[in-house]
Amino acid sequence: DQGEVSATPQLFDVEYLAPVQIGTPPQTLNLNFDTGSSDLWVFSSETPQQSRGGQKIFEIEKSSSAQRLANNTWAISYGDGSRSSGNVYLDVVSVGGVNVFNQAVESATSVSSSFISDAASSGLLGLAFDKLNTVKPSKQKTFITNALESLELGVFTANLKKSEPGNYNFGFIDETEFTGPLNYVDVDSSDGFWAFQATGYSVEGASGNGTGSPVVPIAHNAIADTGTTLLLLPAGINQAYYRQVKGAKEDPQAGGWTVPCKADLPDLTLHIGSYKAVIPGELILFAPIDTDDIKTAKTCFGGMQSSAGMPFAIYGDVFFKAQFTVFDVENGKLAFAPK
Ligand SMILES: O=C(CN1CCCCC1)Nc1ccc2c(c1)OCO2
Repeated sequence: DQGEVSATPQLFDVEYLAPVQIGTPPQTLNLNFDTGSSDLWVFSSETPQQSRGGQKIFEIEKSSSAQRLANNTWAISYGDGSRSSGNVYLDVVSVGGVNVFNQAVESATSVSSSFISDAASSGLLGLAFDKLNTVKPSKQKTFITNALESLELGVFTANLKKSEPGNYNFGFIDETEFTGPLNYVDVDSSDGFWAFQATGYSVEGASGNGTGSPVVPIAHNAIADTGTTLLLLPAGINQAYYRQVKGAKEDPQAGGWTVPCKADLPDLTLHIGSYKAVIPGELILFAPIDTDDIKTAKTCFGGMQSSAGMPFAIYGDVFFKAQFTVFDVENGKLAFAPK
């Protein structure tokens, strides 16, 4: 079995949503596929009206195959402080035609403000390791764990794009989505994340004139997290990079590094083992912060920010816009390639 779903960016690429069919007859909800967590949760008929902000909900009572997982609840909190919680059902879930029966579908009875105000997202589909699932007393499996035995290849891939739909594939690797060989790296899933070791970075001159800085070996532990918008890296990498951008500054008022919106940003090369992952400078130009009109905005938020204070660096959507990524569940590996 194999499947493909579109991954549609929301405003300023803050998140990517993909369609998921739940229940009988199928109800399609757009969910945030998150390789940084392991709960599949949805806004539902159990979500209080006051906690809804226009999201499409999963109408449990309209699914003839929904079964309550009695005496089980869930509660999750994310790195940005957002959180949700509720009850648990088992139902059929399909992604791009890949069907899982008896998938734990976690129904939200409580959601925090950032979820309420995100009208487009009906919830999350977690793609990290089962160890992170929050259902108690019986921890549940993720969609990918449950789908694994039916997949042609025990993998899923991420191919996100700047300001246009990309896709997630399940069960196959589409060679047309990347160039050159795949570069496999070891994964340490002991904490439940897609964690790997990055060995350093270098900053190419904006004009790509090969005046790249020597590789600076700031090795760091990192996770591959499609649920996080930006690239969160050690402070030293941020300083070395933004120091090359005229007008860049670390502005606590703005919440981090900002750059002039018309800056010509240098490429950032992240060294992962012997692999050089190039992040084009234009992907490090993120949302305008002084107006909503990027054409007139003067100051933009940087697409790379500091991971200071966090247990690891976070390779978020900015990274996946530059690099085709294979999440090899079968072998517990990641693979990267330019596209
Ligand atoms: O919280 C997330 C991602 N999260 C995914 C589910 C929806 C809400 C956002 N990322 C994140 C991870 C670490 C952080 C952070 C944010 O802010 C500070 O540290």
